[in-house]
Amino acid sequence: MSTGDTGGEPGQGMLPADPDAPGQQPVATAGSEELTEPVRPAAPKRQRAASIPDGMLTVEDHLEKILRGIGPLAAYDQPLVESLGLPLHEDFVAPMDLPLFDNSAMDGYAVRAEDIASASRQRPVTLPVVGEISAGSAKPFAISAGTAVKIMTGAPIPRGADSVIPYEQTDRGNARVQIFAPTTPGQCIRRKGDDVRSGETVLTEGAVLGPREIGLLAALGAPRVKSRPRPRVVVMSTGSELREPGTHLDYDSINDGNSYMLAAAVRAAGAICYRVGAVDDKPRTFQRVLSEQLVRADLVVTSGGISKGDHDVVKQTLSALGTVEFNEVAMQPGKPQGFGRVFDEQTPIITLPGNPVSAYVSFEVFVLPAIRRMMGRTPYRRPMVHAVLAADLQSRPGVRQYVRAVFEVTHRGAKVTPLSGSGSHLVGTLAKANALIIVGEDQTALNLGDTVRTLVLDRPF
Ligand SMILES: Nc1nc2c(c(=O)[nH]1)N[C@H]1C(S)=C(S)[C@@H](COP(=O)(O)OP(=O)(O)OC[C@H]3O[C@@H](n4cnc5c(N)ncnc54)[C@H](O)[C@@H]3O)O[C@H]1N2
Ligand code: MOO
Repeated sequence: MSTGDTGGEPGQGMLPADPDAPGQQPVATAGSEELTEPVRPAAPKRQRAASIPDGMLTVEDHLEKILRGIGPLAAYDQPLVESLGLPLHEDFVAPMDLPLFDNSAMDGYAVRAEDIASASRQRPVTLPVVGEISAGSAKPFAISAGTAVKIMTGAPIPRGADSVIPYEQTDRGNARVQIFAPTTPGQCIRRKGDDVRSGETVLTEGAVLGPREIGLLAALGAPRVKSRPRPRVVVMSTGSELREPGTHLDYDSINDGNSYMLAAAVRAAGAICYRVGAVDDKPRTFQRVLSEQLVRADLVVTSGGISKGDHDVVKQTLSALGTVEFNEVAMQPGKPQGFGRVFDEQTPIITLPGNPVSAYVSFEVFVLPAIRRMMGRTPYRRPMVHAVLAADLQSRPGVRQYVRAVFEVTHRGAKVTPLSGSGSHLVGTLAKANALIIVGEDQTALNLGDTVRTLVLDRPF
């Protein structure tokens, strides 16, 4: 069984998230430069799976709305280490050779190979040592025929020398050195430009900067590099029942797990998170806290308060603005969703359901792609992996199920085992899962042994 990535979730071919899609159009973020990211023009209305309940959006509909509404952030020069995990915004052309100059690969003596051609243990060649060159304290140096210069690893090769003989093949003499072996021109010399040539494109636009790339950029003298910044994501949870973990709980209150879970998920996605403690269900409080947070937000993510309850503060408050739309999405968990822009800043906001598993799955499906798009990272969506199902599964028709599961690779290939319990409150089960099995809208059962589509969580992509 293959563990091969098979692209994003079902229907991805129709999504704007496809970076290779033809006909891509610029997308602008409010207040930022015009951006030329790979988003398709509005796709012609596609056929809905027959089973999607009327009035509901498909997962693709909602994701597309979000991705069209949130553009990439403007790129600017970032300090090198800050750019870890960010994609390079433009090709990087080496401004210098690496190595920058011919230098020694060993501690030893720079010599002319022809002067020691006859050297052996029995009949060493003795040369006068006319100086010493160490890395970082070398003066321009030249040697004449029949002489040697002490040289340390990394130090520039003196003019006239064509090879380095390591200490181990000498008596390590100071004024004079006995050399026990011959060498050939070029031995133990690291040549200028034999690693990187000045003018060479060493990293191309879109390359994600990891430790090795950052090391190379520093070696090439770049203290900063142009990339899109990490999005600043404000995470707010709402609910008068919520308490800060570690504080007193009344008989009807619970710990605010979601803001921590979402904050961690934001960070794991490579963004900066500002976690706001839980806000109660009063519209005025919610509106005030939200507006105070916008100064540091490229994106706001809320949890809770968007369903049909009497105190669904997020929905009540933001519906009134008219710029945030609330919908039901044909998925489980994660049915209630909202997206739009808020206040004068027109800051994008994604409102997630409060049930913890629903909030988590919704983050995976909608917020993670949005964050990646803001950072300029592709693909936006987590690639799926095929795995063999280890137990039967039932599912409701008309909704896409995301089933918590354990994914493992055994000697027989990739296997995924669904965890029991589908309640959206089951955080214990959620923490046991490392994968989500996707059961399509038209599927009502999957059987043991079937090959199923799986999102393997936490894997870098
Ligand atoms: N009459 C209906 N009721 C509900 C429907 C529906 O269609 N009709 N949908 C259900 C579904 S599905 C979901 S999901 C939830 C979503 O509700 P909200 O987004 O309004 O979330 P809340 O009501 O605020 O909270 C739901 C649940 O989650 C707990 N919660 C909320 N925030 C946190 C947090 N930060 N940390 C931990 N737990 C949290 C909260 O206490 C509730 O138990 O609505 C269903 N209802
Ligand atoms: O659809 Mo809700 O998101 O199950 O719990």
